[in-house]
Amino acid sequence: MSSAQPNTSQDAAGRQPASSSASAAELASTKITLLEKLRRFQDFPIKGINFIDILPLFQDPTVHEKLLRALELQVLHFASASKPDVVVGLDARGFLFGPSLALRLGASFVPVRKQGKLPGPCVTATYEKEYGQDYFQMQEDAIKPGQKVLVVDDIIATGGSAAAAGSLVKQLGGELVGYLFILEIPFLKGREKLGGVDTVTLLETDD
Ligand SMILES: O=P(O)(O)OC[C@H]1O[C@H](OP(=O)(O)OP(=O)(O)O)[C@H](O)[C@@H]1O
Ligand SMILES: Nc1ncnc2[nH]cnc12
Repeated sequence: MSSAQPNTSQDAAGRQPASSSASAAELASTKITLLEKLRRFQDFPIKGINFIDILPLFQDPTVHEKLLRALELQVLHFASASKPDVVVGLDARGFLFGPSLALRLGASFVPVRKQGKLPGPCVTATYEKEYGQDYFQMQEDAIKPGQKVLVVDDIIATGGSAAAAGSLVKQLGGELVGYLFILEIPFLKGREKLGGVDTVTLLETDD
């Protein structure tokens, strides 16, 4: 994909894609709607974690549509100013919206999965997250050298998961153009692990 301008024509499904004329007021109102839908569960999955549940964002189709539209608009803010060739979504909650967003952007979707789930030759990266250590994998032929890649996930907490996904993209020769998250937990300073790569988050927690 090489277009540096927002697409103003309809997509294959006949939807009006995001345009720069979409008002800041609409986006601000969407953010309030989305924030109100988030739920908190104290001490899940382990004691001391204030778990933020994003699943209600997908229960109501109107809210789900607002979320996708807002994320599509956020992509226009990346400094690379071009749509990605590939959207990489992280296991498991990045799979809830990554494929839909990729379709809207005319990009392919590639999953990063936890170790042992993907068939064939894979690249692997280990990482620490808010509640433990894990391994991520990506299929070796999933990204072609030089493709522009956007990594997406629901939440950036410590940034460990996202940084590991970025390292997989780079191992395969992809050009990591940015990270996009629905929600950031700022006090955990996850951005600091992302090596200065362009990072956009739709929502922030204040807790
Ligand atoms: O910034 P970090 O500290 O790395 O944390 C963020 C990650 O943690 C959660 O996933 P989790 O590993 O719980 O897996 P799940 O999506 O399968 O529940 C979340 O969906 C992010 O992927
Ligand atoms: N506090 C949190 N809530 C939900 N998902 C998370 N992933 C990492 N930290 C999280």
